[in-house]
Amino acid sequence: MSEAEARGRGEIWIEKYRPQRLSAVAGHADIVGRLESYVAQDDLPHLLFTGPAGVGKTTSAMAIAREVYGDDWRENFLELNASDERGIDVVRDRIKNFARASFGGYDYRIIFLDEADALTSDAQSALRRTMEQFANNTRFILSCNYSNQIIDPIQSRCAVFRFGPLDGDSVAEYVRRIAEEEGIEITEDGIDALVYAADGDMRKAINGLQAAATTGETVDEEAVYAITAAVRPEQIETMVTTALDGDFTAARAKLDDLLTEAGLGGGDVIDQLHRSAWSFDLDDRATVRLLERVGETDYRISQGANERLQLEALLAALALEAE
Ligand SMILES: Nc1ncnc2c1ncn2[C@@H]1O[C@H](COP(=O)(O)OP(=O)(O)OP(=O)(O)O)[C@@H](O)[C@H]1O
Repeated sequence: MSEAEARGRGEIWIEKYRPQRLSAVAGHADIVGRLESYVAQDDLPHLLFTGPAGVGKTTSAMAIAREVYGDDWRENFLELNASDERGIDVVRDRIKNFARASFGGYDYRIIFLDEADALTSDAQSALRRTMEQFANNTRFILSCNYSNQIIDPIQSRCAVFRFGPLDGDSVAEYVRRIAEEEGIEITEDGIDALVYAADGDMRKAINGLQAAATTGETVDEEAVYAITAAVRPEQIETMVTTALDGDFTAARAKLDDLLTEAGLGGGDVIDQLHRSAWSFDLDDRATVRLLERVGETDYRISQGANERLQLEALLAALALEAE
């Protein structure tokens, strides 16, 4: 189920279960502790949050605003997306208007700028000047996937927090709690499958749970894999070991199942190969050879090469080495 469909049904769980306070954010104990102490000391610097999607960057920024402003948080928190197609000028104008005054007599307002790494370095320089211009009455929280895409003068003005992918236990615990609150039966292998498919992304895990729960039946491994772009790691492993045994035709048929029946994209297959290679029952040398091929294939696909053809070439290379 897409987010739009979920909204159509009334509620979308990633919003319903978005933590409202910093203490409720799963994982990231060190980060949460430091952010809490900024709030407690009423001494918030500009912040730069980096890390992959769905791990709590926006959530933490909103939670800070809730803790600083209480009920007035919406009026004092501006959320902008830097990749907004209307460009940096619009972003700057909105920042200027917003920074002029606070609602409720607070010393500063918070501006949250998502996808800050989408700004060109010229736009980032302009942003830096804006940050300086309004330094007295605003705090910026910038969010991005990669901090190396952010110019040094901005990085040096911010306290930088690296949000890593969430650990499996944090995801499992959170998902289990939601299932309980929603009165959903979920099996342990269902939770494991959600954790695996989410790969550290809590948004993916929660969306997966909501989608799998729509059938009204117990959420188990099968239900999860049916709705996420992932298959059991064993299915990928069998394809690889079949190729390594020299049986290219059978390996190709298994690839076909993944792409056609399971509906995986070429990128999903590569992603799972990469994540699971070390858990396959292969000797180290075979794993290393596999990873080398996976790297090559990933690069070619990223350059626009035909996905199926490249994956078949990967299996062919493994099969040829079997001799
Ligand atoms: N650490 C977390 N603890 C609890 N829930 C989380 C956590 N991280 C993400 N979520 C859930 O996933 C949803 C999306 O998270 P969030 O908006 O914070 O992602 P993000 O890290 O800002 O990623 P993006 O850059 O893609 O927006 C939240 O609404 C919440 O339901």
